Amino acid sequence: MIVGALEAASGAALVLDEDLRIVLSTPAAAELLGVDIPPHASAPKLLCGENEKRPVAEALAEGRPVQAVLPPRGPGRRLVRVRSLPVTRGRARVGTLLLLDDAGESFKEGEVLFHGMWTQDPAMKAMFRVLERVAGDDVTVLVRGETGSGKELVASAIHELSGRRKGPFRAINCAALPSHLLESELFGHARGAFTGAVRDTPGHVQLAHRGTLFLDEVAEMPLELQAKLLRVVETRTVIPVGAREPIPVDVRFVSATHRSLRKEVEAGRFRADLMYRLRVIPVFIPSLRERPDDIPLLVEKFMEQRNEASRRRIERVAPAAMTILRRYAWPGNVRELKNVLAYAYAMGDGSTLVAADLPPELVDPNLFGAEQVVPSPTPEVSAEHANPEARRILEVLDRTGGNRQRAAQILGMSRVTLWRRIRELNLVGTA
Ligand SMILES: Nc1ncnc2c1ncn2[C@@H]1O[C@H](COP(=O)(O)OP(=O)(O)OP(=O)(O)O)[C@@H](O)[C@H]1O
Repeated sequence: MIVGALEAASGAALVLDEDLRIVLSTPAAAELLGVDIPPHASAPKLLCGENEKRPVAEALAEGRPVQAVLPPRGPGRRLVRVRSLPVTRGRARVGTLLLLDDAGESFKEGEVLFHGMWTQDPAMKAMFRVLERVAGDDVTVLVRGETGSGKELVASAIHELSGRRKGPFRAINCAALPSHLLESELFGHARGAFTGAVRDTPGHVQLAHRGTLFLDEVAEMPLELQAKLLRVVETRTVIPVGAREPIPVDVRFVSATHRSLRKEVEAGRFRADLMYRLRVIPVFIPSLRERPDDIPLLVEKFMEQRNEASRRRIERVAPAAMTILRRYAWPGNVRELKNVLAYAYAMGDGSTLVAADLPPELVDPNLFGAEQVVPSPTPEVSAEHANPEARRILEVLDRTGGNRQRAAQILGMSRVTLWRRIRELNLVGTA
């Protein structure tokens, strides 16, 4: 009777005891999970298998919502959303009610969704395992990856998997601001520290107290600020600009860079002592061109998302268009792929994505980035710039009539990154 009532009220549901063992299950739950539910089975194990047991078990125990990938059912796998509610008697918690529903995502063999990151690439999956291992300890992690490859997603996954998940997650791009602004953004400032400093203002370090601070593009931080950051990491205190008293902070640092920090140290642009503090655990995200099998997977997933919200519905990708997508070099990585699809949705019609729907720089064999193409001897740029990225930036800027906002979009970079690359590649004045 209770099961019938539960099913009528909530559909697919499981009731767990204090040890997260299943004491009641509705037929709809067995149907959704596609498995028999043995009495007293461990819920985390049934839902997620051995590998993902730890984070899911923790989430269930704390009554947080979780998403779990379920064991195979038929040819594919489904993502089931699991919502957990505590069952209490008086003040004591005596169990957990799990409400299950179909999240509408389907998995093929080998595909994984990890904190917003889809992949079927073995190196990416190995990286996820590293994140699971290190997230719980407070060690500093340095993420290395090209622009748009998912560095911020990795940092936020570390935060979510850690004991700090209830605290703040803050991100700051160290390349985005001039030195004095970055200093005050990071460390805060006291009233009267400079003109316009009308009140004490905490910086990101303080605002991330009991949480995680993500320092994106950390290699771009000026040397004098590196010294100050080192002090914060070593002493766990921060002194805002213009202040005297150190303020204790409890922050976990996750940093990211697209460069080799070691090389930056060798070149004298980065402090060795800070590098050793920040890269206790180095994590590498492979670029999209190093994992070409992720291209069709991501195209499919982004199409599923866009189909929900767009005027156009794309059901399939024409083989010629997929060949172009697979061969392209993706300097802006996953972000660029997302932008290319946004372009295709906006510019084309019909249920098949065809080559003509793709931005010209992907399709035109004279443009850069497409791997199959030996850069053509067109403009002077090719002679002048041996670097393919430089040529590509110039070409895209040329096409956008010098509009850096639009060029950055096409390249899948933020405007700040584009600025920085223009500077680094000595294109100032040319671009
Ligand atoms: N594996 C993935 N699956 C789905 N979406 C992804 C994946 N990797 C990245 N993305 C998406 O791509 C975009 C760029 O990701 P993110 O901002 O994490 O990259 P980044 O490396 O931090 O970029 P930047 O170098 O500009 O700081 C985001 O919209 C993110 O959601």
